[in-house]
Amino acid sequence: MSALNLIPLAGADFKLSTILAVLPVAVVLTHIVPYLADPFNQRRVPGPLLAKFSDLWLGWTASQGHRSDVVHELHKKYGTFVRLAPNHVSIADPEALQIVYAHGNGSLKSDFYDAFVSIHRGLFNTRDRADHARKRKIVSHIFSQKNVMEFEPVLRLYVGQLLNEWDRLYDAAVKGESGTEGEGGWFGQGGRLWLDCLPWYNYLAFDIIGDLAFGSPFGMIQSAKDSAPVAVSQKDAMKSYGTQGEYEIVNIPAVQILNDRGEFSASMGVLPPSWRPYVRLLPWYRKGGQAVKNLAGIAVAAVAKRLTTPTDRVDLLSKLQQGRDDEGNLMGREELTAEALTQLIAGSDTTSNSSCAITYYLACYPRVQEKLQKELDEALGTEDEYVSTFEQVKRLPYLEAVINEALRMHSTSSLGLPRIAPEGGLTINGVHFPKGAILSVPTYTIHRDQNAWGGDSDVFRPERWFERDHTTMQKAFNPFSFGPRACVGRNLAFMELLIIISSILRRYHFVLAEPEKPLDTREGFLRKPIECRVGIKRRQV
Ligand code: HEM
Repeated sequence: MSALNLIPLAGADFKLSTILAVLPVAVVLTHIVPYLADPFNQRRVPGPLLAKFSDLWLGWTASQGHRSDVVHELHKKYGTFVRLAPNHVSIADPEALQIVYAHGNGSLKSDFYDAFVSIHRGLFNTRDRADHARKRKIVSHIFSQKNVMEFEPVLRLYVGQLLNEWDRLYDAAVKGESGTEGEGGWFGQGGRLWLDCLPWYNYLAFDIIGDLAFGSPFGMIQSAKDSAPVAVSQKDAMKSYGTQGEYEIVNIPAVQILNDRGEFSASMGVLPPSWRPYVRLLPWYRKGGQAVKNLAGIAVAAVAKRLTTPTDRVDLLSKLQQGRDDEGNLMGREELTAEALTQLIAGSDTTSNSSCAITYYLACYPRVQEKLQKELDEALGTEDEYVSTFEQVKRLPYLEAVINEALRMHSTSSLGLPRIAPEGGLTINGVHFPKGAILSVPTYTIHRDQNAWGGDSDVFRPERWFERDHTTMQKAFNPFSFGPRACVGRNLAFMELLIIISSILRRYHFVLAEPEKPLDTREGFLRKPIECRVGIKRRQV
């Protein structure tokens, strides 16, 4: 072998030996020293061994799609406090909700939320207190109960479209026809229409929020297809005030992209910021990164379209366009696009996953379903109009208990939302966590707390909402979170659920295709059902 050949080899040996020598030092400095120094007073908190030294444990767990279930099991094993990462403690105590998320406690969202940013920070991923307060002031006004009432006709329009589609499929199914996967893989048997209701709820939620946030629906219900227009070049679309022809549009599967994005961001966000640029290069994460970009492209295209064709429609986008901060300033183009995107993301599959879970529990518990249908029949009488109005259903106690109970059992926001302890730290259950400690309260586990919900907290039983102490339950009921970062769209979300569930349950009777099967889920940022196959029969009202 020539001397020339030997040089690179020697170089390679040198690099390898240097790496082997440096690696243990790096591991000690980055993992062992912080553990021993224990700046956040977490060393005594029990948890998986790897989680005490490295963020890898939580990164891996989050990427597997069952984080809340895993954390729940850890709380059963270790008790109230569980260490999920070197600086992250999960606290399974309803009282902790009021401390970690409360108004005025000074805690902020952690750098977990940086992994959700695209285009520009939106209300959801803005971490700075002053920036958030400014945005929240503009946006919360839009979601006041009075304003939300203006959106009711839009909700009812698309619920009506969904019922028309299911009626059409039902009539075809009883004649022995069948359909495609996009239509929920439907077929007829035993006088019922059998289908996966999840894609239909997704189409419904996307059409509603597409119409409200962007001024036109995606047309998913009527095409029975997961498809939304996206700007190929966001730069061109952002610049454009002309017609759509000035930038290229393609259609992408928005529901799928939103799932990919949620899983990507939720597992990227638990890794240290310095690792993220490298982890992004791994194939699975690369796909997620593309999903973040594509999703932003939907908002870019939709806002560009709206700005080129001004309208006097009243919708979320027109309200955002008119919203002014304390100095009287309107939002700029990028901020407006980011807020419209935030509403698309926050207001779409949250509602569809919740509607799907409620349907699952009603199909699973025929007694509850029949009791609800009796309440609806009595309240709505023999009205011809088969899409309920908000006025008709806003005070039906059993309907509300059913929705609350299903949101308790299947809170689409299940994982503990991470917050940074403020100046002076926080003390929970006698344990002090100093400034900078990352704390979260796992909604999935809190929603199964036996002190709050009773010994049968694992069972779906709406009657508990009439039997137990309301204050205790409300303190432990966290589907929309608490405090300054609680869901700003809650009024709209609840109105949607009331109208969707009352209209659908009044018109159809549901059974599960596989009665013993639990609702299969996969969790990214949200805990989402994977499918929900039901048999539907039209009721005679
Ligand atoms: C059943 C439906 C819904 C559920 C369960 C839900 C739940 C939540 C939760 C738990 C949060 C807190 C997230 C965090 O702190 O990381 C949140 C925030 C938010 N939600 Fe909802 N949501 C729903 C529907 C909606 C709708 C329909 C909209 C608007 C169209 C919306 C807009 C938002 C926004 C903008 C935030 C961020 C608020 C902030 O940080 O100030 N949500 N939601």
